[in-house]
Amino acid sequence: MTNPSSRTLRIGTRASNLAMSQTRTIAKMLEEAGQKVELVPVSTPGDRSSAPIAEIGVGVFTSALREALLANEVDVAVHSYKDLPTAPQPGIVLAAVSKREDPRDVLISRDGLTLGELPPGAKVGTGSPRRMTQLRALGLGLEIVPIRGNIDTRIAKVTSGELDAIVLAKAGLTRVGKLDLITEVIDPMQILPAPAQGALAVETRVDDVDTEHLLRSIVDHEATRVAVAAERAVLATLQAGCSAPVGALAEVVEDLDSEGAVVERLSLRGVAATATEGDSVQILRASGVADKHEADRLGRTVASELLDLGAGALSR
Ligand SMILES: NCc1[nH]cc(CCC(=O)O)c1CC(=O)O
Repeated sequence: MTNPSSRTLRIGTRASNLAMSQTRTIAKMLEEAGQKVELVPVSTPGDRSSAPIAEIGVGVFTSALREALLANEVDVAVHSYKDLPTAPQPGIVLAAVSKREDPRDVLISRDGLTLGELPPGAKVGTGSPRRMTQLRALGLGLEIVPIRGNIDTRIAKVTSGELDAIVLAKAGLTRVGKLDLITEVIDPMQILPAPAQGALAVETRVDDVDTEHLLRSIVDHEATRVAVAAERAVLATLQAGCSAPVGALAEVVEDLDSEGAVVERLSLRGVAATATEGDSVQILRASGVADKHEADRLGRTVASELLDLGAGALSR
């Protein structure tokens, strides 16, 4: 274990409930290991705009934190990993990936109904092309309503009766303490989560090797890092971003080797939609299993299969 440093680490954070909770999770891990930390608020264009993410572009929530890091205003940046663009950022290193929360999406609906119980025409809110396309492909006749805003804003649309239901990440609800509102945890067979959903990415400057080692030894969770690497390789190979209609979920599973001994392997499922508009949405699926050390290759293989099936030209 790397020794805590005598300097106080400055951790940049956005002000939303979700971001604060995520940052506090990491801050607490560091403090419990004897490291002094300080939270530094950073505001991002993503927080100030209510336009759809597809319009304001990927990286809206993460670029300001990265800029603060590069400007030496903070030493550590904590991001929802799924919001990070796949392209590496010069000058910045991914020091740690925290143990992921339950990666699945959930439904919050007005009368406690599950997806299958919602009547045709029920209004379901989500601004995510990944969720929109997979919901549409269930063929339930739901009316998908594009929405944005923080978790509380979205929940309010159900409580006010404006919408019948919304789909959110379970991890976000866990972090803001609202698990009791969930009416259904959605099976990944119906909606595959976003690559890296539920995991936090903790970044520092490339030249700050001490902080990098400290974060790796205190925060990093190997199994999550491996699973997320496979999922993110799908996204990177498809040249898609966090607002693309792409889902991926990797899990460590037990398998038997050629001698019949139990070995841990990585299983990966991927989904891509060919269109996000119009009535016909085509959903493409691929999956694979590989050695845990082959996470990146597994991701690329599953993505190639999706490309062979026709997943091209996805929005970035
Ligand atoms: N795109 C917004 C966002 N970024 C991270 C989370 C939740 C936490 C996570 O998935 O790690 C959410 C909210 C949601 O998708 O419901």
